[in-house]
Amino acid sequence: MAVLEVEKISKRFASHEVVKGVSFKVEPGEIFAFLGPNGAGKTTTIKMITGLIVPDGGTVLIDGKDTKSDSRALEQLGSVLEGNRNLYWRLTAFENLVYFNVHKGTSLKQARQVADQLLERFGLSDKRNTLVQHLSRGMQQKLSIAIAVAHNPKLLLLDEPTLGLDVNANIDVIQLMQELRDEGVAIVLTTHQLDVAQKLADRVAIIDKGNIIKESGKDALIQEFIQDDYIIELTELISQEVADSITQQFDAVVTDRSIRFSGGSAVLFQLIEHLKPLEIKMVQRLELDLTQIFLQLTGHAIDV
Ligand SMILES: Nc1ncnc2c1ncn2[C@@H]1O[C@H](COP(=O)(O)OP(=O)(O)OP(=O)(O)O)[C@@H](O)[C@H]1O
Repeated sequence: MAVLEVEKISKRFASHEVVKGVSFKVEPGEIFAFLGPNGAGKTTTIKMITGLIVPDGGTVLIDGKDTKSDSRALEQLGSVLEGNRNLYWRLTAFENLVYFNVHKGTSLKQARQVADQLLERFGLSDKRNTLVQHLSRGMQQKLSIAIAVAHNPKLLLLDEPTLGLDVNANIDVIQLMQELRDEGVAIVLTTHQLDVAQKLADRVAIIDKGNIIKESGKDALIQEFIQDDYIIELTELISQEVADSITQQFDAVVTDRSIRFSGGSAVLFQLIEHLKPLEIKMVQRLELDLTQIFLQLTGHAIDV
């Protein structure tokens, strides 16, 4: 059964309908990347899942329970929505973990045990008694995720989890997300960093102007956008004479040792024949990455 089922949710602010009947499902052990340009409706959708914004229409089921009518639905939810801003800056890392977990209904004794286990797991044991205001941004982000998973939720919502992190913290957070996914947690991730989505996501939804314009498995999406462009690389420099003969006969660009062309495998075999007896080092079919696919689907880059 899906951990999260969002069915036709919508939201209007004054006369502006910012989410227009959005539906998607997220299964256990799946990272679902929710992508879209600024103002597309991502945060509004995520906040409707958490109950922070009440939808005008539609339903949200978490672990089969309707968030509108069953207060237990939110028990299976952990979320980090405002980056490190949801922490108490004048409490220590340990105190934050204990406070939020007790707030979720865990006994004090158990919350203290879990806090130490999570500090260990998230590489923060040596910061146990440090005030949050003195932690680096990456440590604060890891602590926020630790707090979100302290009560073992089945669903984790992460809004821009790697934004503004340095390289090492970025790697740590990505690894933590992969571990949680492998343990069966369903993760919904919003990010403007499409390389992070490309690395992590199992499924991808692209929202634009309040509508989901594409939803697909990540690998299937990349496969769908596979092109008829190839590169042939030779072991030696291509002479001017050979380059001229290629560009006259084929729709190709020749540079040093490589030839880039479109036209699919029919042209590929003609070109290989044409190149005889030159030695071929490599033939590669070009794939679009998520950034290029996003651009094709929405007509603009993610940050504009
Ligand atoms: N409380 C509000 N009142 C009025 N309009 C709002 C409110 N919250 C969001 N909006 C508008 O709704 C639209 C969608 O905003 P939302 O924050 O959901 O987009 P987003 O996809 O998360 O964008 P970003 O990537 O910039 O965070 C925007 O036009 C925004 O100005």
